[in-house]
Parts: sequence; structure tokens; C-alpha cells
Amino acid sequence: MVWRNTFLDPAQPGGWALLYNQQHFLADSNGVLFPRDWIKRQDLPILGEQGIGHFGDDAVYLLQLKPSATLEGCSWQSLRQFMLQGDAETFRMLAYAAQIGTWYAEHRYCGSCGAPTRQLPGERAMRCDSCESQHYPRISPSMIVLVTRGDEILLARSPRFVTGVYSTLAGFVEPGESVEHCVAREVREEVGVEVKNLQYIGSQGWPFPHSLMLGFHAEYASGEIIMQEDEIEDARWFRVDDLPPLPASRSIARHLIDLYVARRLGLPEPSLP
Ligand SMILES: NC(=O)C1=CN([C@@H]2O[C@H](COP(=O)(O)OP(=O)(O)OC[C@H]3O[C@@H](n4cnc5c(N)ncnc54)[C@H](O)[C@@H]3O)[C@@H](O)[C@H]2O)C=CC1
Ligand SMILES: [Mg+2]
Ligand SMILES: [Zn+2]
Repeated sequence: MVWRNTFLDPAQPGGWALLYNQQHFLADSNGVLFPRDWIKRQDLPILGEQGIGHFGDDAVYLLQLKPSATLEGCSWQSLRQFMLQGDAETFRMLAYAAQIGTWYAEHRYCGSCGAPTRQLPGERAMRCDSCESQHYPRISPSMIVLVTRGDEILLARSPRFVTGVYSTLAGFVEPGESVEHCVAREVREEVGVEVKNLQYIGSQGWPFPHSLMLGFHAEYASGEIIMQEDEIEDARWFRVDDLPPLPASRSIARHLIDLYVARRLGLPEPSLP
């Protein structure tokens, strides 16, 4: 089943409902989609509603619930779980839904003047009539880079990672800098080395909570590894034929690694997740 996001008018009846709160979806044994007209007859604390797209031919609406919401036979499942398991189109739908949910939850009041906002009809925007401003979903560009040195790659661990897992370096783009500048700065800050010959590989929308990952390969230029306190727990050079546990296969971090390893070992190249 294919997911396509579109703007649907929540005044229309029918379709499926996704029940969302803070990076979690309510799910039962049938999954995350509930008959929408039925769900609206249940006694649920609904904060807001958006029409977000089509899953196959069916309309899908996002119902924002209060954290206290419960429904018989259902439990809250994290978006991260659906990234790790579950089918790819379902994850694409939930990733979009979660970012719309995050945006809506953070813009019910105007950030400029504090007045309550309203949803603009026909557009994904929250409108403040008091100061005439509009608030659109926010996306935070971030770079992610695999630093390479011949048959070796530089991988690091953050204290937040699953035990044993090493990954590429990542970081948010700061106001006014280019992504290329961000790559050089983050690598310098996190591991103290200089890079050259950046190659843009591809991008990935990353809904935790609203990053856009821009993925690169970069060659090592100079410097010894000096780890940034707090952010980096360990960083080392690994040979492409002797790698530690790696990030989830759907992440662009993993793609950057798999692609470089495939190129060095003469294996078929993987495609972008
Ligand atoms: N898809 C993938 O394969 C991967 C995605 N990522 C994502 O990349 C992003 C950046 O990676 P990190 O190393 O954590 O970033 P980072 O190196 O910039 O440090 C994270 C810190 O940045 C600050 N921050 C949080 N949100 C921000 C924002 N929107 N703008 C600016 N600063 C912010 C916070 O102080 C946070 O502790 C994260 O969203 C992370 O989930 C990271 C690794 C792999
Ligand atoms: Mg980082
Ligand atoms: Zn305002």
C-alpha cells in the first residue's frame, strides 16, 4: 500500500484515524488505523484534527490526543519502534503524521504574541489573527557524514546509543552556515579532525522530531581524534572488513556506511532508504 500526503478537509466524514501524542501512536492488534467515524464516538480527549493524506485509496486523518488518553485493547507505541520494525510505507505515513502532530502541538498558540491560533483552511498552516502571522511545519536541516581514510572509516558512539553501536557523525546546521561548513565544523567539534573532498550522497527526512538529514562522505585530511566531552563517548577508525554493531538499516547513517563498504569491497551498491 502506497502512502501519499495531501491536504484533506477534516469536516468530511469517513476515512481512517491515526491517534497521536508525543511521538507515539495508539495501536491494537490490527495496527494504527482506526475507523474514524467510530473513533469519534468514543470518549477520547481530542485536541485537534488534520486530514493528512491517502494510504492506498483511503483517506487518513490525524487525531491529536491528550497524553492521558486510553482506549480499551490498545497501547501507545513509539514512532521509533515502527522505524525499526513494520513496513516501509506505514513508517512513511507515521513519520509524516508525527511531524504534523509535533507542529500542531507546538503552534496552538502564537509564538509571537501568545494569542490562540487557528488552522488555515486548505493549507498546512496555523494562523494568528491577532498579529497576522502564519506558522508552518518546521524542518531542521542536519548533516550526517561518514569520514573515510582508505580502507578505514571513522565511527563514534554517543552515550545515548544502544550498547556497542557505533555510527557516523551528525549535527544540526546553524543559522547562516552552509551544509558544507556545518560538516567541517561538526567533525572538528566532535572528533577534532579536518576533512576534505566532501561528496553529497543523499538525504532522508528524519521525524525525531523534525530533522532533514543531508548525507555525505568526506575524506580525512589531518588531525588526531580528540573526542568532544559529553557528546562522544568513543570514536575510532574501523577497517571496512571489521566493523562494530551499526545503526538500524533504515537510517541514512547505515546507508552511508554500507555504501562506502560496498564500494571498497567491490560489492553491489545499496539504494537510499
Ligand atoms: N537518520 C540517521 O541516520 C541519523 C539521524 N540523526 C539525527 O540527526 C540530528 C542531529 O544529530 P545530533 O548528533 O544529535 O546533533 P548535534 O551534534 O547538533 O547535537 C545535539 C544537540 O543539539 C541541540 N539541538 C537539538 N535540536 C536542535 C535543533 N533543532 N537545532 C539546533 N540544535 C538542536 C541540543 O542541544 C542537542 O543536545 C538528530 O535529530 C538525530 O536524531 C543522527 C544520527 C543518525
Ligand atoms: Mg552530533
Ligand atoms: Zn500572534
